[in-house]
Amino acid sequence: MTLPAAPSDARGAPPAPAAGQDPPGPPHAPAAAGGEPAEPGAGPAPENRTVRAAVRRMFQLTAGHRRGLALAAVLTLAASALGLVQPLVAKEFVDSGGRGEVRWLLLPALAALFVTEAVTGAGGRFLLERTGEGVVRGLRHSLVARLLRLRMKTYDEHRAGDLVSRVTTDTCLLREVVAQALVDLVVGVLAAAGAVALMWWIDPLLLLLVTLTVAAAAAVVTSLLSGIRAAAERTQGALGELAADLERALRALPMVRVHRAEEREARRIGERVDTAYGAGVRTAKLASVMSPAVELAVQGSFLLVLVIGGMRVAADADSLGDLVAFLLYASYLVMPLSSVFRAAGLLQKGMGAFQRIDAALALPVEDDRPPRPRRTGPAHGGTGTGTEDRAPGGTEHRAGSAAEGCAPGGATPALDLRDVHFGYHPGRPVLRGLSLTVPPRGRVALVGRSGAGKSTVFALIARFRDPDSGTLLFDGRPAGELGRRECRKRLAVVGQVPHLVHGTLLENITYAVPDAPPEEIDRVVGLANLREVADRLPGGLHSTLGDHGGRLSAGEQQRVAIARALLTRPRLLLLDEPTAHLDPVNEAELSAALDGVARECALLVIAHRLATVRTADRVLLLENGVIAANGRHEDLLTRSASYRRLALAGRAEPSAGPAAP
Ligand SMILES: Nc1ncnc2c1ncn2[C@@H]1O[C@H](COP(=O)(O)OP(=O)(O)OP(=O)(O)O)[C@@H](O)[C@H]1O
Repeated sequence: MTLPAAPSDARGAPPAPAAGQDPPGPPHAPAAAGGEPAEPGAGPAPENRTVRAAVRRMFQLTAGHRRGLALAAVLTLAASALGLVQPLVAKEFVDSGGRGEVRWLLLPALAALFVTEAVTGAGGRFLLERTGEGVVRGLRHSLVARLLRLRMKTYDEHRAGDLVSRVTTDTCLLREVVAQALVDLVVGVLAAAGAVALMWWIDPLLLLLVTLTVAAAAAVVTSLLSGIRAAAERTQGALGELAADLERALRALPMVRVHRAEEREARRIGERVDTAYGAGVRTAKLASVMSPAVELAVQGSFLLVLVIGGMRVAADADSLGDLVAFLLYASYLVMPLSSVFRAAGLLQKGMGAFQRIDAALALPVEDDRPPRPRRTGPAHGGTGTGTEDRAPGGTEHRAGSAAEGCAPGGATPALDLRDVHFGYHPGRPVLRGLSLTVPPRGRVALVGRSGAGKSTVFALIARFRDPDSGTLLFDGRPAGELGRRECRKRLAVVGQVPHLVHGTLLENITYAVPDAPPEEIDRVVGLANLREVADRLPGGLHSTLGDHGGRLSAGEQQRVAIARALLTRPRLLLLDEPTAHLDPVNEAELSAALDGVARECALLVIAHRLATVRTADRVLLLENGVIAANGRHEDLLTRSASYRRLALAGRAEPSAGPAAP
């Protein structure tokens, strides 16, 4: 197993909101907004899939932008009103001509109305579009903040590429929807309502005819909406899988190449492309049925108005001006109505994307709330000095005071694990009552067979995972009392994977302490033997390393990770076989440097190599989920049959063969 990102990596990140609280941004999924995260894998509650529900959801998203939205609505309303007055002016102009007294002044008035309508409409549209951008910006902030703070086990359950696509692809679609659909809906509904009112005023009979044809189109559109939404959900899902599969292949590219699996990977990714294509085509099919339905309704209503209206003008029931005005209103109805129908389709598409965003926002984050002060009294022993660490499994353990946590030498141990039980899956324990102590100075080596649970112990110490029961004490203080960030502040981890990030060598070294003084940087560069590496690179410390530090050798990457960890001057340094990728010269030099470090802080080292266990002050043998033996290397060789077997199997004895990977 490899450890996830070292906690020292996380320290350079911008301050995250307190656990259990939502990051800044608009309100979103109820599960997220409620503060208490939903259970892993939980998505949003099943919801109403109607257009009304979609509009309500989109409207909830606009919280914080409502003032701009109101102003936009006023401007849009004004623009619609100005548009609706124009046919009345045109009618008056035509009727005045019919009466033989042409009112020419109405023409410049008409032009002025048109220009004002255009300017007001543009202002309203801009404000609405800005609201769309603002909503999506808030969602992206929320998503990024949440995705960086999920519980570690949640990352095991989701694919990184898919999560990334929710921040990129899904929000892109949502931006289009919020900006476009919201604009179209507001403008369309207001303009259509105004046109309908005036058409009612001019001729209710003609309006009834128009309403019947539009209603027929609306029925067709409504029947297509759920299909559009389902297809859009499939498209977004396939795009997420596509991103995840591509990431999988690119990350393991040397392995893919060497196994000549490019075609197989391309086929696999191609299947996602095809699924997205199929779903996209289905959406297009449904949308293409929608457009003619709307056009037919519009053209049909025009024809009906022309025929019936013409007959009514001939019968003197309406004036020619009435018919012109009605036809203009009918044409004004066309655009807003098709906008409304298009917006309804877009909204359904957007809801597909929003479902995925919503589900990501509901993923559970790491809980780092400081524990509520507990009343202590006779029922709790009556001393009032103890603190309790409630394990997630629900078992309470009395955590010792600093005095109770004393190392044999009398000093408070840097780390104390007591009766820790843990399993990744229920009923499959990895640790079964493990207890160990790491004194504040010196080296402790943790050894055990592959799969014994050494990295799991590190994951618990780094607070990536919570024990099912048992207690962790840092400097004598229970982990539950300190909170995750406080625990992590005390330690640094160098895992099997060095976790270099895209950026310069200097940025990687100073990741945890970006404002480290030059002499401190110089100290760790020297300790980790990186001077020669920096001198060789064209830009020295300012040279850019590729993704995952790809421009450095594995040993160099490991030394960068060690320098980064040392820069934090941790109280507890966790190292997973720090010399695994080093040549003998570098190994000896680093080992000497670590001797110096061990005089200042506690070192807990997962050891596979003889050199590492030999230099340890104490070796702990992890077996069957507990520390089965504990002592110096030489003692254990004579005292513990299991340790001897392990050493002879080549994991800790030079004569037994090559070092373990
Ligand atoms: N994320 C995980 N989900 C489920 N099981 C896991 C996970 N990580 C590790 N395990 C299991 O937990 C057990 C202990 O794994 P761990 O990586 O801690 O062993 P290890 O002693 O560090 O092994 P190695 O020396 O090979 O690195 C193994 O059986 C492993 O399969």
